[in-house]
Amino acid sequence: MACIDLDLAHAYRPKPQSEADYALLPLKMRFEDGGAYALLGPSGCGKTTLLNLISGLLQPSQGSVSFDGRDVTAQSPQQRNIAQVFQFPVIYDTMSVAENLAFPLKNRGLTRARIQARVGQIAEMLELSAQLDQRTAGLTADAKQKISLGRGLVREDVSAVLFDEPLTVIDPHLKWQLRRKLKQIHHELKLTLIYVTHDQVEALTFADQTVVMSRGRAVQMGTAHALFEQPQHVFVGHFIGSPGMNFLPARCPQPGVLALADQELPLPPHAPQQLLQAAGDFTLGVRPEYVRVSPSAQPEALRAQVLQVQDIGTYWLLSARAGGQTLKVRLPAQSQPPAPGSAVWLQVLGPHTCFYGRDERLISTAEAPST
Ligand SMILES: Nc1ncnc2c1ncn2[C@@H]1O[C@H](COP(=O)(O)OP(=O)(O)OP(=O)(O)O)[C@@H](O)[C@H]1O
Repeated sequence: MACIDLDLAHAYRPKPQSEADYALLPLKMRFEDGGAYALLGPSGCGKTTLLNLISGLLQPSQGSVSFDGRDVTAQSPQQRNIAQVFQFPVIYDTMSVAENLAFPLKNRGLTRARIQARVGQIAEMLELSAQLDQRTAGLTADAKQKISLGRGLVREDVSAVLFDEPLTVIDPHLKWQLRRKLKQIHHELKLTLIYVTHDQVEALTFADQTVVMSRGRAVQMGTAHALFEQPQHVFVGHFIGSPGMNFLPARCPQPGVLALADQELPLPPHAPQQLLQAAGDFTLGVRPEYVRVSPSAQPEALRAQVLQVQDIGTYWLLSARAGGQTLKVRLPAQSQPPAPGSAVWLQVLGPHTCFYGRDERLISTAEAPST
């Protein structure tokens, strides 16, 4: 296993001039030895480019890749000792399941006994033991992709195992099982795993640390909890969660007063310093889970009108309009939601509320280091 350090940028076109010319903007990032990571973001944000730079399938147009402090930028995936699992199965149809799993080990010259033991272990983990002697040709796409996963995980001496959307071809109900399985396998094998996906549930259930990417930029690396509770960038607030965070343009017209959605509220005591100093416009972010709804007037709440109430099964999703802004609110399934058209008061200020200036999170006075 290796600790992987990136200090690079990548443009597919020569002589990049503007940010738009880069597939990956300059980034510094460390993947710790034995960690489980996900690269998460929408299509075209640069996930595969980043994965290919780590593996050595691609050379960065600037900067370097280091494994355990050693510069490997010029090395191939073989030299870097990387295992990769792709979207679609990469297996030998003429071989049995066991032969496919054993293949990467035979290439490394391991003894027969050692190969048998490891193949048995991986097959058991992936619930392939009963099919070990079967030829792979007639197997389902699900089973073939499980073998691909097994081939990626079978070697103990790899620097890292990289997965590029490996569950795309997997049936939805099996996907859920395999995600949990991969997490368990990571726990048992302690390999460094890096997993590309555009699915937040997949990323957050698999990884200890998720890197959220947007337009060639790695905007935040963090645990599921950190990405949910303290999105460092508005994109993270918007992309993580279902639905994503509510954002409201806001400003402080005078000290201690917060103006948003055409209304004025008292500024909370732990608001960021920039707000206390009433410095410019900013954005308030609050997750639909943390907005409190009241049917009667509340002094520190926004007056709003209910637009729509949807029954999502496990919760009610309420849309409400306040001063030209639409907010989403999640209410417990067992609660009685207000009727569309009725007036409500929305409590948007609380310990989970975030503030943003130029899309970046402003640190609250409670978090700021004391000087
Ligand atoms: N070989 C290439 N040549 C030129 N541009 C490329 C090449 N590969 C990717 N790009 C561009 O680089 C940007 C990032 O692409 P990349 O495939 O890394 O994104 P992604 O997040 O993995 O997307 P997806 O989820 O759709 O695979 C995109 O704008 C893409 O068009």
